[in-house]
Amino acid sequence: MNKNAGISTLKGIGEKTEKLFLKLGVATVDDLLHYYPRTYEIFGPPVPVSEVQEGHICTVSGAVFGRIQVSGTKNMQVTTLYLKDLTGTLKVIWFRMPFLRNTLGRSGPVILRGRVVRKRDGLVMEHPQIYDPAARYNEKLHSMQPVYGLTAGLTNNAIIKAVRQALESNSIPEDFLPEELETAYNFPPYEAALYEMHFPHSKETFIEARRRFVFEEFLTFVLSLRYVKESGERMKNHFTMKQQPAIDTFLQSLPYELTAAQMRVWNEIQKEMTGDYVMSRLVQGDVGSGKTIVAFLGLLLSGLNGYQGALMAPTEVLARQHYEKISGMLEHYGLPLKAELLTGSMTAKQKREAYVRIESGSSSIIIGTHALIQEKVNYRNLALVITDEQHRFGVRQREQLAGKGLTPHILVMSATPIPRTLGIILYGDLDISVINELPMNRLPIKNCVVDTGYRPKAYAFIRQQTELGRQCYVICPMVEESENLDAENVTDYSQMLQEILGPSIRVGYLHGKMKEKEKDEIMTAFGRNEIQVLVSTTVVEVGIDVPNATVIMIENAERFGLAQLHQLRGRVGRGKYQSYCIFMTASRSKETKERLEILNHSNDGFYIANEDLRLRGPGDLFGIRQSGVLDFKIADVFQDAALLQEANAAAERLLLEDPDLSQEQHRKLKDHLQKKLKDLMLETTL
Ligand SMILES: Nc1ncnc2c1ncn2[C@@H]1O[C@H](COP(=O)(O)OP(=O)(O)OP(=O)(O)O)[C@@H](O)[C@H]1O
Repeated sequence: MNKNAGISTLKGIGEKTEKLFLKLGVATVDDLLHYYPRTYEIFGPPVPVSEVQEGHICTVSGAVFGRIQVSGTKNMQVTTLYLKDLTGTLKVIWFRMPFLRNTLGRSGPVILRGRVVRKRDGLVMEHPQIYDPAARYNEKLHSMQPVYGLTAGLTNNAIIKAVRQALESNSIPEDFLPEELETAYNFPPYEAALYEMHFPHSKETFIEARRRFVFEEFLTFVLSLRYVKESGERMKNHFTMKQQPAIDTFLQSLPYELTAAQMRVWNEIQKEMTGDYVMSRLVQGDVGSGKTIVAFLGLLLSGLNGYQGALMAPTEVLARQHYEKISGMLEHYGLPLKAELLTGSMTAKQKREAYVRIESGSSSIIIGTHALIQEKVNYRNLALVITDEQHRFGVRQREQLAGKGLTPHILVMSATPIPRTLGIILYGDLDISVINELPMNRLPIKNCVVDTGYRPKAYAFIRQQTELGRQCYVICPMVEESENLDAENVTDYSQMLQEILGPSIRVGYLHGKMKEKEKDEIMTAFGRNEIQVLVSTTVVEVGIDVPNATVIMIENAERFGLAQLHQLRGRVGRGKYQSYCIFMTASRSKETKERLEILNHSNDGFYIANEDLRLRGPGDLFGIRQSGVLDFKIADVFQDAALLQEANAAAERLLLEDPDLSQEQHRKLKDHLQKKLKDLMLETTL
């Protein structure tokens, strides 16, 4: 099979399904083979009926006891059976599946797998999957089943089928990893490793396979970085900029004083932008350390010198937030510059008008989402681009490949608390400035780790804070199965909370399935305190700044990575009020407690990231979501730190021996890298 064969070459994938796969970013068979599961459902062996636990998904095996009943209304028929094993009897129900009475009534022993809940009459297994114990190799009872990221209309089973077909085609495309590295690191062979990623035989074999692909991902990353760095050797600064007294006046009239760290970083930026070489700088600062004002000063400097500056935000909500703050400041302080907002939800006419103002140079600060800013805009004289760490490659591409204008200064903003040793590898192409201090007016956030029995108290506390005029966030966990369920979960939760808190407190909600415009409206209302309690999935994670919010309650805190929890917590404690973070967890495991205790005792992102690294063993391979730092597909810079260092060392050795990868044994690697670089640089995400 050709490496780049479209997935429609697989049996059973017609035009319609092909489009659905495209939505997931899967166009070719090779893409499909590397569309790794999001997680795995781990099937344990059947447990005795007497040992099933409330809230758990269990597998039980036994005989059908007595008659199978069908009751309920025509639209909601409930089928009930009792399953008996040597230890006891378990009630099992299915909804809207009356035909089971016939099929199961005739069968012998059955294996069922489903969630056990507590009902009035005791523990009940709800709507379980049914397995035939007679099947010799019961694939479904295989111990780790892949769970893929889905899109509406495409089921997990459909993806499993397609992947299986691709794997069994007997002509898997070749891999790019040089044999010398495969041997040196003792990685499993490519084809076997691919199989393990999708259908692991055991946790151990899976871990080995994953090691290979994490290494590959890091190796590609590190080598691309080298390339970018080399091709972007210190470029001359063609913009003539001077320091601007208006900026000093502005700083003096701000309601707060910049921290020493903000001042230091601003001076570094100012010096570089007015100096001899083009700036490529990363500003790293913990959540709430005040990066935005530093970015704004950069935009002021380019604007007041007669150039344009663009600020690219990862989401529309953030773009609008920045736009409103910046245009508010320009107006309030009488600064003679105009800001422009560019987002996908603007009408075609609004966008056209904005483009005209940008092209004519009448707007000098352009704020928007990445794709919009990158794709369609003709700048008059762009001198500064500010972006986030995920998109730092795309920026260079626009100016370099398209050859439009001169290479602008680049400022990359990051709140990821990467330990220094890793930072040097990951940001090798950038100079780093660190804002290592929080504004003076901050009181440390008070944390608590509690179990779900504490909920009523937490709600009472939320009520109390809103009565004091403050606002609160409640983070619902994501539902594993699909984004649709996430949405449902968030709306249900907010309804429930609205009922508990009563009509004097307005509860709003936010989730990934909402239209950008709706999200904007909710965030604007929350920003104005028209909504007091915001129930949300993790979409609030990056950059949202509502200093009046003082409580964040995180449900199922055990499901998140520490770095992500720290980001979430950073949504509060951004102003002068005492703030609180409530980590709610139903888990009683010792590891969970230990991990959450770290957050309980520290508000320092760098310390937390280091501890996260220390506590995560190689066994922690799934189940905890990291925040997708730097957008790796499966690698996790925290968890896989050791492999990142190894990949870095391997890259160094490789380049020493064969600097332009021209040797035959590196040909595939070079091809892969060239393709990857093109993707990285041409990438426009929205
Ligand atoms: N020196 C300062 N003194 C007091 N308040 C400040 C100072 N600098 C910034 N702030 C305020 O602190 C809040 C957080 O700042 P900002 O939004 O820039 O944080 P950030 O570093 O971007 O954090 P995150 O990574 O969470 O987005 C803002 O409301 C901002 O107005």
